Amino acid sequence: MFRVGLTGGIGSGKSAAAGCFRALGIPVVDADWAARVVVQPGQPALEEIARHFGGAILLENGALDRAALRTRVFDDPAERAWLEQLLHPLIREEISTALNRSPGPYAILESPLLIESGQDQLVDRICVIDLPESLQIARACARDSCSGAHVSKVMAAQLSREQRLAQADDVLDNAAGLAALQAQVETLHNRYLQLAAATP
Ligand SMILES: CC(C)(COP(=O)(O)OP(=O)(O)OC[C@H]1O[C@@H](n2cnc3c(N)ncnc32)[C@H](O)[C@@H]1O)[C@@H](O)C(=O)NCCC(=O)NCCS
Ligand SMILES: Nc1ncnc2c1ncn2[C@@H]1O[C@H](COP(=O)(O)OP(=O)(O)OP(=O)(O)O)[C@@H](O)[C@H]1O
Repeated sequence: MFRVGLTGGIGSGKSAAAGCFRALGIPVVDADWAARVVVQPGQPALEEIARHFGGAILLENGALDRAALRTRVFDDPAERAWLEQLLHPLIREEISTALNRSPGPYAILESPLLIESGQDQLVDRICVIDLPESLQIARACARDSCSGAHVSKVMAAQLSREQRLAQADDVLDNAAGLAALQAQVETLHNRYLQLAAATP
């Protein structure tokens, strides 16, 4: 089945673009969703995280304290590398299962780390959602009411705009409004329908 990886940095508009594809009837698998599934209470990965970071990384109800872990990993690249070596293979497995269950005509994999984590091997084509970094920071801060300094730390752990664009087969320009984004998605959707039909 034909698959498109939709990627972009934090706050770039992946969810917004994915929503446009969903509205056109296209199934979307979300890597951030998969990253939550693999650390649900009862999952072995959550126990390993608690062993590594200490019990204080869990909330009273036993769920992961995501805000606490966010601070630990984005302040310390070695801790982030540890977390990624644990979670990325599990996330990839979860994504792969979900993609295999997705009905056609084609499927979208929405992932902030599509290229960084090798998930691009699961797709036929890479669509990058692009905007100037200053706008990316402003939108991420407005959405999450967090500091620009925090968003910049997350961005430092992701590919640069130039590195990501260098891998793109298609680019969605998200500097303008949502109507402009939707129009670009519709154009790409028609192209993907053609490509999917031509893929055995
Ligand atoms: C550190 C965690 C617990 C913070 O959780 P929180 O709810 O605050 O953020 P959430 O998971 O919604 O991620 C928000 C955004 O942060 C960025 N981000 C998340 N993890 C990473 C990472 N390892 N490297 C770079 N950017 C990341 C992405 O742009 C993502 O969309 C969480 O991000 C996590 O478990 N990260 C490791 C797993 C991972 O790499 N996930 C990315 C999808 S493959
Ligand atoms: N074209 C646009 N015009 C104005 N606001 C936008 C546009 N696209 C997205 N936004 C807003 O910018 C913010 C970030 O967009 P979105 O949540 O889709 O990004 P994302 O790439 O999924 O982020 P993350 O990686 O953090 O999950 C949201 O509040 C969204 O509503």
